[in-house]
Amino acid sequence: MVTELFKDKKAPYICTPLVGKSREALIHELEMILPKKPDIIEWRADFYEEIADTHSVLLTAKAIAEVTELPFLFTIRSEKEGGERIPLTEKGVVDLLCEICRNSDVDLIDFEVSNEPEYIQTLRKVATENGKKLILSYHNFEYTPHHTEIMKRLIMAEVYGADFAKAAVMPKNKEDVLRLLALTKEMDDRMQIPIITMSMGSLGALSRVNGWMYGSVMTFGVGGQSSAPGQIPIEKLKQLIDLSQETLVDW
Ligand SMILES: O=C1C[C@@](O)(C(=O)O)C[C@@H](O)[C@@H]1O
Repeated sequence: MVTELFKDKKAPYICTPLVGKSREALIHELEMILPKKPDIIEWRADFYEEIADTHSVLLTAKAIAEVTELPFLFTIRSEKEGGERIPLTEKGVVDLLCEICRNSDVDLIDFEVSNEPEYIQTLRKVATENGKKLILSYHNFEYTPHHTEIMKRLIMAEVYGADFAKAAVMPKNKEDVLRLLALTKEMDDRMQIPIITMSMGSLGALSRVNGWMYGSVMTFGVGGQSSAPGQIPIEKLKQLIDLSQETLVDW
């Protein structure tokens, strides 16, 4: 399933966020980023100034899909998990995500696993009916919770039928980063779906480079502007990953 979306590319897939506020800014950002060769584009639509105008959002999604055939991830990150403040209720977000599933060329959508179970079930159904993949995610911009807490979120994502389970947490020290990596390996061994994990901030940047060694299939790199602390520019991220994959053959 992962390879079907990413053709025969090897994990980790480098995802780069688009955070422009307008259609023009987003297209400009995208054109600047494409030569850097990311594997997937994430539109962080919570930055979009016309987020409350469904027609405008659909037109912009169309404009993005016309510029690139790369896998296209659509995310409205909730404010409570580190996103921008937007004039939509949780129900409004779900309605918009349903519209995106039905009427756009987006390939994947992201929704927080802490949202209402009923909304998650709706999105799972609508995404499936329209051939879209669902990422169920968990973010903690304050600290790295106890591993049982992070595991619980990843398992919940799988139970809800996600195609990918994702967790992004903030470390306070190096031990937190190492804990996240060990947990990634453990969960990758236990779970049936691919997982995506990252430790944020400057300390956590290590996990963006070597998370793949522990089973994380995606890493977020900066193309234009970062969407979370600790993201590394795509070019450097690619070099570091390529070099380690070439040399550390048993990982
Ligand atoms: O969830 C994630 C991961 C992320 O928070 C990061 O830490 O790279 C960046 C977000 O844009 C994305 O939606």
